[in-house]
Amino acid sequence: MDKIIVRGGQQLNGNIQVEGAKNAVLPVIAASILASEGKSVIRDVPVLADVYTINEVLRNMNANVVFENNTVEVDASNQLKTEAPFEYVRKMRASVLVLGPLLARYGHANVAMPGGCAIGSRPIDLHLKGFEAMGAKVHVGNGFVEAHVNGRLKGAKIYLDMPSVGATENIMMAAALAEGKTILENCAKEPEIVDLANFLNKMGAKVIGAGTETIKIVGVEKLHGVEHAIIPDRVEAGTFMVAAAITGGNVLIENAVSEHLRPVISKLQEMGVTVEEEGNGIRVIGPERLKPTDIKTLPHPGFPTDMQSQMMALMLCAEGTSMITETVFENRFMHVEEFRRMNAKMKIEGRSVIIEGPSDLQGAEVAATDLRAAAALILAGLRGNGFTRVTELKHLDRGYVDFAGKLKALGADIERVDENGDVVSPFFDYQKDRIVASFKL
Ligand SMILES: CC(=O)N[C@H]1[C@@H](OP(=O)(O)OP(=O)(O)OC[C@H]2O[C@@H](n3ccc(=O)[nH]c3=O)[C@H](O)[C@@H]2O)O[C@H](CO)[C@@H](O)[C@@H]1O
Ligand SMILES: C=C(OP(=O)(O)O)C(=O)O
Repeated sequence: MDKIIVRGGQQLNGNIQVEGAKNAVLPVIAASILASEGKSVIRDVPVLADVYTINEVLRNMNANVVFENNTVEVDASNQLKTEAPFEYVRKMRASVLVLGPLLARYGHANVAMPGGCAIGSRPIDLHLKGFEAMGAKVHVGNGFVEAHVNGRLKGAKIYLDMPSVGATENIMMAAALAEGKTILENCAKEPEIVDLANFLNKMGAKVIGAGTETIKIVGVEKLHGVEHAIIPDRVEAGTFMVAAAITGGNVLIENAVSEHLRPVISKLQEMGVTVEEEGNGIRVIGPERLKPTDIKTLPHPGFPTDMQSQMMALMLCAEGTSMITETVFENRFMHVEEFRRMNAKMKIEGRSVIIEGPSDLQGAEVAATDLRAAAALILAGLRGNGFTRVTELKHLDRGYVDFAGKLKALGADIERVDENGDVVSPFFDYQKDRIVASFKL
């Protein structure tokens, strides 16, 4: 298994380009199967294990999918199978996003239940309640959720108990082909929801209000393939902002959209980091001394849970006591134990972590517990004394394109090595084998 070896102490300087957003491209690729005619051409697609997985889900349904040069082309105009087996859903929960499109187009879907994961139990009850409100019969059994409807789904008024990103997306896609109008209230407002709505509208859908808490969708009879470019990844951008800050560096993060990053920018500024808009990017300059702060994760436009562990790494270096409260996922503190191996001083109290900074971070062997934890441990390693070795990179490869390579280009002392100790690059392995290193299907 690959590991990333990082030696702390180097300042990061230079420019990096943000990739297309993982959390935008996955629902967009899922939505492409709504098109019964024409091909969708999706641009600015990041080369990630998750993209590979969603492509395999679609291929397994008999859709024609080609992924080359950061572009995914999907032709779903033939008759598709209406199933997504456990082997894909197990690797990536976002595979459940084919439920809504399949149900809307074929009146049937049979998708493996995602189950819990390292960050929480992550049920899909809100997705299913939405489909039921639109007239579907839903049966959960033998590890699968099977949904069917006679004729078309019917537009409905649906109130989400909480603003779930996945439920908003799944219901929005289903409603696009339903009969009549759907009003979705208390929905998620993330930029990725807006990107999906834009894609659907280009396909011929009628979606109004994405990005606000009420979305109205007037169902149409059919949708067609279109061209679309994915929005920049705000979490990748935020992660590199922390990388610049934690090393006292000076990095221009090109393509980053400051409007999508308001809560992250505001917390970095509170900690004494200089953040300036420059051209079509954001320049981040780390201070000599970081100040402590408090963060509470919330649905957008609150502070994103996907930046929680990276900010925790930064708070470890601040001079004073910081606190993080995680309100979105009930178990997203698995990385705390790993930080402790690096001599971090912190304690968990219920849904909060109290961080006593500055910790005298020491290099250590640590294991990534989830995708963002992987990045956070590497960030801490950039600051730690000596060598940090991060294992379980299958998590990292789900959401970061060549993370070690990009940090190295900014001046980090970092390598990714395989089990023989040979230096590897996940990008080139992908080109050669159609896999991302350490992620073999
Ligand atoms: C592929 C993708 O876009 N993933 C993102 C998406 O995940 P995902 O769409 O899974 O996250 P949700 O917004 O649905 O989950 C938020 C909260 O709602 C709960 N919930 C959700 C659905 C449901 O039916 N019932 C229920 O109780 C979840 O357990 C969680 O506590 O949004 C999360 C919250 O911003 C991000 O961390 C993930 O990176
Ligand atoms: C939790 C995340 O993703 P997913 O919902 O795909 O697990 C993430 O991107 O941090």
